[in-house]
Amino acid sequence: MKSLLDIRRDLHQIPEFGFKEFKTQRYLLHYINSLPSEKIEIVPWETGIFVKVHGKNPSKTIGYRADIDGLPITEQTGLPFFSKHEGAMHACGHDFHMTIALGILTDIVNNPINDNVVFFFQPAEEGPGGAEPMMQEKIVEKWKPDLMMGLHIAPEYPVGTIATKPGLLFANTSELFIHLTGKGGHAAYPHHTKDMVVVAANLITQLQTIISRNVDPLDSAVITIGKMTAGTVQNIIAEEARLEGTIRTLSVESMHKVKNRLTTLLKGVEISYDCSIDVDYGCMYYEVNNEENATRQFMDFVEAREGATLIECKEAMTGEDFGYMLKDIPGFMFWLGVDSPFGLHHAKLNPNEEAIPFAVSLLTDYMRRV
Ligand SMILES: CC(=O)N[C@@H](CCC[C@H](N)C(=O)O)C(=O)O
Repeated sequence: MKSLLDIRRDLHQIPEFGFKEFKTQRYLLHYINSLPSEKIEIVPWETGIFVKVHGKNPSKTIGYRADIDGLPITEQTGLPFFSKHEGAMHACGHDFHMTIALGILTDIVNNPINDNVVFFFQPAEEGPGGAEPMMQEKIVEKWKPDLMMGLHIAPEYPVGTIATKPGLLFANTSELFIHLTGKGGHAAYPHHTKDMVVVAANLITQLQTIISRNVDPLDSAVITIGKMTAGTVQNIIAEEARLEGTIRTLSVESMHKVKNRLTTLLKGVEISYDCSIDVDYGCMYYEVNNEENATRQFMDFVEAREGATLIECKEAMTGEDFGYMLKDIPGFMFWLGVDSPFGLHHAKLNPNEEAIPFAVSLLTDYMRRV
């Protein structure tokens, strides 16, 4: 049987995008099918998998979620087990998330615990979102967990650290795609054109005024434009431009306010620059809201554990479709320290693998105790 280290390195080499995690699903199924089968039920779903491990004497069912997709980033870690899929990388730690889930699964199959555990190997966390449709599957009603748990790696904390808080942990998110169209033309005749490069540049600056002048400074929101494309060559004034980004807010109400203001700004830009603008909000994630009692119970467990450091952290503007699971089932998410100088979504992210056995042992002990 493969070690967890080998598994992590295998998975690291085959990152795949949302709902295209075919090799990843095959790898996970192959491993899970190699475990003693009498205690396990396996139900593949799209490119993900539900796995139920029956407990010895169950009084409840614990749900454990691991996301499985990678990101469109060209890896620059220089690691010997770097991504073999060009332009794709596990730069958000989902290779760790899957490996830890397999570690817990193996442990509780070999040393059964009292309660049932249902694993959600979930596709497409980075987009378009696998958690919400996964929760709508009939099997979730049949195997419905009483408690839901999930983790995310945190490069900024040392190995051995768990950081979380009751209540809001992660933001509401919405993708943002803006397409601008207006008359282009010869670079030497700007007065005959509308120039979508100039309009897009102006719009980006206006978008930031929503954050600085429309959102209450004691609330908080983020608008990030991560990608901008426009034009064809250097001496043609662009007829089209496209902005791709994301909006983050601490409440659903703030998300509505930001979008309302955005709509007004876009109308203004259309009129003042004589162009047309289409906006598409892509996928939206509901906030991650940790249930008070379950989170406090977990935090007390971590605090009392030798070798573990608990941090009660602030909420973050990251998004997670795990929020949809916590909307239906009480539970919590937490950060797991992996100590990397490069952060999430960075081409040089290199999490410390010592966090894997630490997490597996902590979580199987917790599942035995909770
Ligand atoms: C933990 C994490 O990094 N999650 C992603 C979720 C992305 C949601 C969606 N594609 C968006 O950009 O709004 C994040 O970027 O926070």
